[in-house]
Amino acid sequence: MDLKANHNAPILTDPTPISKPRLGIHDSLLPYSSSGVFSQAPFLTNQRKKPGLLDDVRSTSWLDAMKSSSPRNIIKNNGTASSNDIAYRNWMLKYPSALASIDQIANNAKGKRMVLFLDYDGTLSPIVDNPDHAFMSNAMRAAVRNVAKCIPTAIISGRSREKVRQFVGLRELYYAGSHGMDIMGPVQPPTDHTTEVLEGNLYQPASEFLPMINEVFVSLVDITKNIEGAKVEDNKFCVSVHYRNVDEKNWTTVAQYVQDTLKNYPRLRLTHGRMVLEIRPVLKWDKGKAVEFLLESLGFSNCDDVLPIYVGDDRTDEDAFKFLRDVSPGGYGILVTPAPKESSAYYSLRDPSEVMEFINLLVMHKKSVP
Ligand SMILES: O=P(O)(O)OC[C@H]1O[C@H](O[C@H]2O[C@H](CO)[C@@H](O)[C@H](O)[C@H]2O)[C@H](O)[C@@H](O)[C@@H]1O
Repeated sequence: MDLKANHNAPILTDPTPISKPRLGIHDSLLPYSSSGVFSQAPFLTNQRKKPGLLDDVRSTSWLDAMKSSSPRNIIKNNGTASSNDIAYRNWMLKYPSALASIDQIANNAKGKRMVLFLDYDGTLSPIVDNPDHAFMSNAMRAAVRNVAKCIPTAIISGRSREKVRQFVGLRELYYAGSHGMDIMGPVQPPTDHTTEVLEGNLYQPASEFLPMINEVFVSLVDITKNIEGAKVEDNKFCVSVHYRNVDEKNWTTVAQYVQDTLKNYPRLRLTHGRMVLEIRPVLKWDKGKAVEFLLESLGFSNCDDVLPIYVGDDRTDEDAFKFLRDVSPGGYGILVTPAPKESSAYYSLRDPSEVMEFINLLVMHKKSVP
């Protein structure tokens, strides 16, 4: 079975729904009443993979996916358009720049409440070799702080919620870590009646997988310890195995170790990120579901007068783009990429500096049309 195909494979479900409590939402963000009950709950799967269903890691699909997972830097030719530039411009006919389309977006937002969803790595922070050094700039932090004052804003990341929250450093946002499997509302500031600072409510649909994920993390750290450059990251409900700094001739070994480990855990699956293999629960939950959950928590589900915008750069963000395109049409997915690639997004931005520009334009628009 092709592992990429496995990502979208239909799965058997357990009929017991997990209840979906609403998050603690700030009153100013709740213009609509809502029952607070979710119609579609995530279902844990009972399906067990048969041995041998994973691809042979030496097959081209693994290595191709590993090689194509992160675009190399595009080299510009002293002001003359390179073939890359021409290809990018042609590609932008299908995925127009969100900056150039800001008037169209603003027009569409008239009479609607915008909600902003932001991925972290590659969207708010540049991609760097060391995942622990993926800091966002102070200018970006200020832009996100400003936009969150006028538009409900959520960060949706593959990282653990705690880690991405530390990187972003803003309490007033919604955070969904572990690819949306760990969601928290904003911290409630003290009121006239209390000096207590209240942590936002939590929603963790994959909590039963925690011991299993911890076990996998420990064993992957151990078996990859002698591969120079390999790094295993604990993302709470997911594990990332980074190979960005591993010599390409050793990528097959990294993949083999991950595959060998996964054979013992049929309730876990693998997805490809940017130079990273990501292990996560076989659960009908992804960044698209997290967007749906947050919109519902905000009282915005099935509302015509809501305009969700999701900005992200990675394959896992495609689930959110698809949700906005197919399930909740009317929203905009914006793909951040310096190179042409197929996507379910509507618009594009080249890099985090364009993301910051776009966020600042949204703030200007909100201030001019409150
Ligand atoms: O959903 P995201 O916020 O985009 O998180 C996805 C993964 O991002 C991080 O890895 C990526 O960024 C690193 C720092 O720039 C880079 O070194 C790595 O090669 C990229 O894959 C994070 O470390 C992963 O755990 C996330 O799953």
